[in-house]
Amino acid sequence: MYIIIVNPEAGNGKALRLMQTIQKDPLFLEKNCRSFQTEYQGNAESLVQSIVTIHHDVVDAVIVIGGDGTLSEVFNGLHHFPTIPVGIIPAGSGNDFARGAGISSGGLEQFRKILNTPERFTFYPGVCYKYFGDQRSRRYFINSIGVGLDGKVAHFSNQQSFRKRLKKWHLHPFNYVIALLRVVYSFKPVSVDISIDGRKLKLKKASLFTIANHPYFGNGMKIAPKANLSKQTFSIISVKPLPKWKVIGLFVSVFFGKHTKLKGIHEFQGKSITLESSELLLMQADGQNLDCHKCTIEKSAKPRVILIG
Ligand SMILES: Nc1ncnc2c1ncn2[C@@H]1O[C@H](COP(=O)(O)OP(=O)(O)OP(=O)(O)O)[C@@H](O)[C@H]1O
Repeated sequence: MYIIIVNPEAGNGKALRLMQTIQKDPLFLEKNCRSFQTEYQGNAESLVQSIVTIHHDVVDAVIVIGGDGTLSEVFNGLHHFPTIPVGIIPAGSGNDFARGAGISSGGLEQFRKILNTPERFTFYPGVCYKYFGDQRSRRYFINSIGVGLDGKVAHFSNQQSFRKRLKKWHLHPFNYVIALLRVVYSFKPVSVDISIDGRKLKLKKASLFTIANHPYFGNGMKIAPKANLSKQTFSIISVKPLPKWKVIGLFVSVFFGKHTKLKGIHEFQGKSITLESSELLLMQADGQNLDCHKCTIEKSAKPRVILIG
């Protein structure tokens, strides 16, 4: 049985339209596909978790039609069943994970290939442990985690009113860039102690600190050029405090992949990163809001399998 999770809002309705096409395909019935639409933010995670808890013995794969947010929720929902493969049919507005995995959007054709002749690809997602006293919570991420300006941009761009306005003007693919221009002038670098694989970083304040599974974020910006999904390490980008105009220059240079040559910007490789701060760190994990005073970010010990059509 194939479980198909669709976010009807993804890509401004593109995912829903694709689902309707797929449901009419003979393979849908032949291969025993069941489709489910998400109803609210976070629903993909709970939906997948409850379906596979009951049906894991007969589930061949979970197929996601949507964007990075939905995909990230599905990987979190499969925490107890990491061996169930995930088929990806990108239909969001950004699709950075698909880009990082080398998946080009193919719609119905891709659905058919995922069912008939899929290519299997193994990767290790990131996992962020957030500490509260003696307790800790866990969140998997497939794209990146960002602190500093990246976190502030995400917290701004995730506001319902902002998202609605962009959708109305068909500007949602530029969500990240527009939010960046909106928040950059009021942004102040964050104070944070960072260690990578047990070694303390000299940097005490950062404009941006991003931990990436693959190169892309914000709809195709190549923030971490050396990141590679098949590696068991992250690429880590640190940006020291810079004047505002240089920060904007940095994002322009990201489009040309030249930013890591600029002064004050470094790219490291690492497996385990700890962030600690007396101030509440505003962060993003796969574009979703996160905040903490202390967290550890590691590569998951459990590999996940994706099916590429
Ligand atoms: N029915 C729904 N109504 C509103 N939001 C939803 C619904 N279902 C899911 N969501 C939320 O919509 C958000 C965006 O979804 P998703 O990432 O799939 O699409 P996207 O934003 O178009 O694509 P991308 O993230 O690749 O740019 C996610 O946080 C998800 O939880």
